[in-house]
Amino acid sequence: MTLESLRNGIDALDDQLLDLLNQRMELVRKVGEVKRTANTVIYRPEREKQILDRLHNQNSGLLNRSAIEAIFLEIFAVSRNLELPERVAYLGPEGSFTHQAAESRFGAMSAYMALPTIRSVFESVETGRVRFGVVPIENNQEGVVSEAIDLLLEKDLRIAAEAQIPVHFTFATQAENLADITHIYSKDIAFRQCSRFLADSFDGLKAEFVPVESTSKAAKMAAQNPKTAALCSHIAAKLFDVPVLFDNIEDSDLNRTRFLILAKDFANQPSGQDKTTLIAKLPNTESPGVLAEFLQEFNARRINITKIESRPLRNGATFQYWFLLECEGHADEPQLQEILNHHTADVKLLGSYVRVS
Ligand SMILES: C=C(O[C@@H]1C=C(C(=O)O)C=C[C@H]1O)C(=O)O
Repeated sequence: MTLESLRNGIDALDDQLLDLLNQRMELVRKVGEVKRTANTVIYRPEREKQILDRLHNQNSGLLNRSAIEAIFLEIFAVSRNLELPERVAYLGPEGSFTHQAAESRFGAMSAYMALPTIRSVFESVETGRVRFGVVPIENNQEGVVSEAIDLLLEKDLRIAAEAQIPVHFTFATQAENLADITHIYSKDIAFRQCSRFLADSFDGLKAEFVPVESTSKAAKMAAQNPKTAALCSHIAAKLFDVPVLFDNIEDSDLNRTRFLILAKDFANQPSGQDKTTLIAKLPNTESPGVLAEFLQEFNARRINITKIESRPLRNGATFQYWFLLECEGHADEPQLQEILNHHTADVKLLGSYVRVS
């Protein structure tokens, strides 16, 4: 087959895809009307998961699971915007990994707002300026983001979903030759995490490594001078129009960051693969066995606890703690309901949402 006939085949399929997508959007618009009449929420992560699982199970073509996910998450995001335009705040700057996490959930069509601090993201959701807020909560190499954890106690928000993204770095530059590069910009931690690539690629070359506040700033600087480069996120390179020379240049591909999608009022239906986040302010934590007995309630029901973090209560000059606890399962399931019913005074439910594996 000639290139031309192959491309004609692609054009014909694209026409069909466009037609099918528009037909899908007609149905989505009707779903939006039903939801408005019933006054229910637009974003239904458990329904999206059901669709992805079904498509994955019946798929026998060239697309793998993550390709199917990437395409359909974008379709879902466009659909939700058709039902009701979504405003999403995230911890900036533009091009940050949190921006990337937000886009992975809400797609390219949502209205995004980059905010300077984690607190300002919480506050913009709290005051209704945006419907959703995206903040980092932990990194699997560096540990928790304690500011975000403490704000979960301070503010009255709910967790609508989680996202996990691998922290991949991109080498972006306008230079055609590595030997022409005089400066490489990035955050100091990124230089450490890409040390092998830098040693292999720049051994004997003159490039100077310059730490800056954020990887987005690095991309912005590399956009201004063709003799410089940035180690940044892929989204930052795209945003500032700096050509990507190499992707995934980090030493280890195990580095992942987890993000929470926050909303003011939100409750997901059970999806069969959920996680629940709770705040426990147990009384008398100074007495022996208080935490152990609480945890035993989970163990007795064979509920898997996936995370427990103790944080200071900041109650005068004492050393007292509250706990952020995460477990598998949905709060509507009878076993977890029993625990919540025992603890109406000291445990607060932040949300049950689809568990990212
Ligand atoms: C269309 C719906 O609304 C949203 C969009 C979805 C979709 O595009 O399939 C699925 C779930 C919701 O997040 C729905 O709830 O079915």
